[in-house]
Amino acid sequence: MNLPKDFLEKMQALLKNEYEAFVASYEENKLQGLRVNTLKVSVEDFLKQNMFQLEQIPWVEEGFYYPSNERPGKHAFHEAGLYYIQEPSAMAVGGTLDPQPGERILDLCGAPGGKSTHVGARLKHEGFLLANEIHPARAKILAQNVERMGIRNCVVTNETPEKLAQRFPGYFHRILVDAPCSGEGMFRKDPEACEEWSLENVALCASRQLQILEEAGKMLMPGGRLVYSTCTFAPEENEGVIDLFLKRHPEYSVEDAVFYEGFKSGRKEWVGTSNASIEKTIRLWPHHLKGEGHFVAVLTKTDGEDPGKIKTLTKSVDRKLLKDYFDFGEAYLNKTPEGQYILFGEQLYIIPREMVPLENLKVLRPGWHLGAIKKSRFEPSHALALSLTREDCKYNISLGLEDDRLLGYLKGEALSIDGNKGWNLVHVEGYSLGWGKLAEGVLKNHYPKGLRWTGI
Ligand SMILES: C[S@@+](CC[C@H](N)C(=O)[O-])C[C@H]1O[C@@H](n2cnc3c(N)ncnc32)[C@H](O)[C@@H]1O
Repeated sequence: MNLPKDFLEKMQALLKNEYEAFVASYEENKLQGLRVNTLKVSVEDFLKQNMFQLEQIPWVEEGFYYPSNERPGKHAFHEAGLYYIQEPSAMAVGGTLDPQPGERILDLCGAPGGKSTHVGARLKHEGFLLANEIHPARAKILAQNVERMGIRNCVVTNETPEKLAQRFPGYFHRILVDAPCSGEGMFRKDPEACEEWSLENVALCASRQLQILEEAGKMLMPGGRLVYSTCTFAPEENEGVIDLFLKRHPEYSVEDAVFYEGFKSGRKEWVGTSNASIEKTIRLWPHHLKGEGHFVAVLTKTDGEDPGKIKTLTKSVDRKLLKDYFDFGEAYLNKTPEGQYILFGEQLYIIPREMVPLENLKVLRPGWHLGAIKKSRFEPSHALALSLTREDCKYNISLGLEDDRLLGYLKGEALSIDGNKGWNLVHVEGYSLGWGKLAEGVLKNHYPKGLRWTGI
């Protein structure tokens, strides 16, 4: 690899006798990982499928390495949201945040959604996840991944940290700041990050990270946990940001984190601080473990004002307006999803409990998307299909992995199938993939156009 000269000189000065091993790691192949989505399948049942040649990632029970000749991204199980393809070191972050079902969690820099979907799975549909992304196009991808993984209690926004901090003071139990960074830890995986790298950009990233962390800090409740992570080695963006933040905020301290084999301590001497707690932060190095470069700091807010009761959304849509939805539920579902309903235009959602009013925020998804109330009919959404199981639906069409009709379904073709007239949930090996509407032996395909497999 053609690594920037300034970068190499800097790493040599920092790493000293470790430098040779560090540089040699760039000659090795990047490592590929997938994380099983435990909202849909247990790790045990997933492994029974014997799909890929998998090897356990030591620091995350749902995480596995797969060999570079496998293509899990182009597989029906991927479309069914059974797993998320995620870089192995990045999986350490969700585990360190350790979200508990029922809590309110913010993922401030969320796209494309590796960590948000990890958090969503750990929440088991209980509590509230706010997944945010500042860039509009990336926020759309985040929303798609949240839906593919079948997460029900997630709101996706496209906001600045400042705007969210005004709306959610002291609101969250846990916050993740997976900050935009200079990406030094991803050079092996993403050569573009290598081309864009410069010392000036490292400095720019560090000042932006501190600003983002400032805003995040305002949204944590006293006693809460904030995890800050990057995928860079630069001390200015890692220990440096944490040290400056702690100096400004005595109400925060660094918490002890679990150090798995190969995890190394943050280096206080690299940023010239005497704060020994910096050594409780974690560095993941490609020459010490099987993964790319990452930094993780776990902070806790030991003090601070209790913001008191925050005004939450209480009103729900008049049920009379939802007649077509309830009729759909009666006809096709064994149990109609109930909750606090809201309508965004014709789109119907169930919002997570304890959600605050979202007026004047850019919201892509205010909760669990159920479908659209059209003129005298209800059309179920793809998100609903992916969050239901065959036990939830009256009419199901099960396709095996070897069934030719599976590819046809993913390509968006109509299928010849005998069965019950009306909305059918289509599955692969029992895992929901999408909707189809059956009439006279022909299944009209409702797999979303933008997701259809083309060119195969
Ligand atoms: C490292 S990526 C997040 C990866 C994501 N957490 C995941 O696991 O898939 C950082 C994100 O921060 C976003 N970002 C860039 N500038 C930002 C800012 N000023 N405030 C908040 N987020 C920003 C980027 O668009 C990017 O999507």
